[in-house]
Amino acid sequence: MAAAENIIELRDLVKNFGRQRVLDGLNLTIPRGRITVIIGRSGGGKSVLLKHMIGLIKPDAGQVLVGGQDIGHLDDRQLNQIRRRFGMLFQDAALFDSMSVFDNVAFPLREHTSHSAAEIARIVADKLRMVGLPGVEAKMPSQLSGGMRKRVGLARAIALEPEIVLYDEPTTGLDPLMTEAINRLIADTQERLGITSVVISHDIAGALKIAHQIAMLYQGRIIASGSPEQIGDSDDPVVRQFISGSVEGPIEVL
Ligand SMILES: Nc1ncnc2c1ncn2[C@@H]1O[C@H](COP(=O)(O)OP(=O)(O)OP(=O)(O)O)[C@@H](O)[C@H]1O
Repeated sequence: MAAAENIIELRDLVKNFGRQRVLDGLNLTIPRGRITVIIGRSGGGKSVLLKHMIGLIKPDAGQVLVGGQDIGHLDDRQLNQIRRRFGMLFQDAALFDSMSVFDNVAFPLREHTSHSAAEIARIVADKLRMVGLPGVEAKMPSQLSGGMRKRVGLARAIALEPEIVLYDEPTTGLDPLMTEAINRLIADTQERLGITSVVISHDIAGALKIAHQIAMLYQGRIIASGSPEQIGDSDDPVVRQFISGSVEGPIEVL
């Protein structure tokens, strides 16, 4: 892989909630136009890490650089400008249940652009086609399966054609076929739109398939990052135990 510019840099991040230290001097760089998958234990701070990238959570110490700009000191208006560069697929897809699929996907377009109604309808149809759900505009979220909801969430996340999409556990709770379909969709989206993708995942096999970079979060730090081959061949006992799913090793399971 040719060296890519880093679009996001996390430097020495520290985050505490009360007396609990969740991030403990974490460093990570996200290369532009690539897929980075972050793995790590449940409750280990992966979502907290992702939320720092768009300024939803502010660090107690350290810096978050997006395109070289430290977002820690921005006011709300400036943060909104930065957030426009991002799409986010939250853990539970976070659709607005009272709105149709059309209105859900149209939401960011209405909020952030002055496109005409016809143009919005065209973009919504296009994005739903991209995620393999053409023609579902009129349905309500409650009428959709979990996998379909995730795909609608993805259509909404890419509606503004953002530079960066953050995916918080896009495949958790899905069957193996839907998991494969979503993984392929993430890879296709990255290839077709040249999007930088950051994915939190518990699906190690999928991560090894789609990632350009895998980073492992453990005890508040990134303890290993590299290509899937490098992570697969790692001789770090913590990484080995985690990717092999073994209860024996340095990570205390219960
Ligand atoms: N806003 C908050 N206030 C207090 N504690 C929080 C807050 N957000 C997260 N935490 C705590 O930080 C820790 C890390 O949570 P986080 O959701 O980032 O874990 P995760 O690695 O994404 O887990 P999972 O894989 O289970 O989704 C947890 O102990 C959680 O309770």
